Amino acid sequence: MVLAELGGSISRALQQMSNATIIDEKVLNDCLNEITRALLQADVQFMLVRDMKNNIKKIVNLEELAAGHNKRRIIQEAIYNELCKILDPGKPSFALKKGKTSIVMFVGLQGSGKTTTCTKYAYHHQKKGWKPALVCADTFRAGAFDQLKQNATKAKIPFYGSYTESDPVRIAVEGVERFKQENCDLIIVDTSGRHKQEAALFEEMRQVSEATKPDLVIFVMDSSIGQAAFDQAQAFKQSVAVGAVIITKMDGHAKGGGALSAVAATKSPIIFIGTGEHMDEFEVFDVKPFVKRLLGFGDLSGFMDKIQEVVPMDQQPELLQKLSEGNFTLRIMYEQFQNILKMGPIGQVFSMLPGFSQELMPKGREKESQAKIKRYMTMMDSMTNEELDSSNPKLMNESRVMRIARGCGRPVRDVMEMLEEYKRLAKIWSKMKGLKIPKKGEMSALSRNMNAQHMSKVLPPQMLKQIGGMGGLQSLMKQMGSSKDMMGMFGGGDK
Ligand SMILES: Nc1nc2c(ncn2[C@@H]2O[C@H](COP(=O)(O)OP(=O)(O)OP(=O)(O)O)[C@@H](O)[C@H]2O)c(=O)[nH]1
Repeated sequence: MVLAELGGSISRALQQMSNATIIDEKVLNDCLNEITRALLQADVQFMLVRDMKNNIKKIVNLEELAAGHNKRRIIQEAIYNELCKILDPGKPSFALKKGKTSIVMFVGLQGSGKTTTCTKYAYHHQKKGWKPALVCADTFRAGAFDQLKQNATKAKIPFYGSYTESDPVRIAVEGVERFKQENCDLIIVDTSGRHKQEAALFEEMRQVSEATKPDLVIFVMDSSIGQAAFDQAQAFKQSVAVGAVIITKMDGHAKGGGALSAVAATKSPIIFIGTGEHMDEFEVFDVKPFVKRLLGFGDLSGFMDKIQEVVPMDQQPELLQKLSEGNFTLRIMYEQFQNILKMGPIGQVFSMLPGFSQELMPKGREKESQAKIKRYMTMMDSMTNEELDSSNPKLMNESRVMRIARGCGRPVRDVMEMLEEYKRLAKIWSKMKGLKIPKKGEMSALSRNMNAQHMSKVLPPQMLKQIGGMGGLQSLMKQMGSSKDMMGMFGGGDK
């Protein structure tokens, strides 16, 4: 995953600081140097990194901090806040209204994933009850219209384009007019990809914008763009009124810091990230949960939201009820595997919980992991109802394991491996035990209902240690006033 290395380096730097007996100037400087080095290596723009470091040093004045202050927490908080600041331009993007026609124009470099992202964006809104439509104003790349047409057809989204007309402005205007008449409330205009140096193409982009008067211009940027990102983003911003950014290919292995710097250049928020080639590999982007995940703090609110996305509506209350009772059976695992295979990205779901994604689904090996899941499901098909509905690991004795292996035609060792995986998952999901079940549509409120006991279960153990175990956690919650603030810092709460 993009930025995985950066996240790892920052978490390590924080960990090293936490291991120090006394937090003095040297420990703080070492930690900050480590973090700035990691950010620069990840291609984050130099000036942003420098400012961030200076700001943290201004906030964390060790001499002025009286004894008794939790210096570690103050430093961590400052780092967290500064990272959020880099990614948060301070104003939200234009809010589109369902039912009222909005025109959204997509711009970006050639090959950034613009056309794919247009469809993902349309599909995302369609699932939420919008009536989107796609207009292909990319007359520059042969095949662009075919690509859009194919994607749109697959997603059952109306589209407009032309094989013969070479004027993108004309196509854009005609397409927008047609879909206005058809009462579409989200008209998406895809434009040709271009480079900063291509003045004529920039001019064309400006003309399309003038003619269609978009409510929102979205700049699509490939996460692997590196140091050139800042300048490129600025060039786009100077030509059209970029109002939001989408970063694509976050599933790759790029360093990613360049793309993040682009946010500062456009002064516009990232609204989505692309996490794969498929239509549903697309996530709403929220700064705070993102930075928390980057710092290894986990993101429970995101996890709950993912459950909402991945698990069909009618199964959600039942699943949460079972999880809250600590009943993670093989049948639940089977059903979740089924949902995940239908929806795709299991890694996304589990990366929301601290420390799990690596074990379950190593990055870059999603295909293998999917095959493994299918294999596990075949084995589970040979299980009895009693076995599937039990959460007692002792039930699975040798003769049952042998019978299952025979039934599915796989070696005993494979069945054992599957049961080990189940035990590991059961342990993870058991962290949900005792959580209050939210009412329908109040999933994110779950995190608000947490007390210190619950929170101690979802925090990564090393973090719990850092803040002084249960006692430290309780006093920290008291200090911060409410559990909501705490969750804001560590992973839950409102976004
Ligand atoms: N892995 C991955 N691939 C992506 C993602 N988004 C787009 N792609 C792929 O990136 C390639 C380029 O995407 P396009 O949508 O054709 O790019 P474009 O920006 O429209 O290209 P131009 O029309 O030439 O400007 C395609 O192979 C897409 O499948 C993503 O989030 N992850």
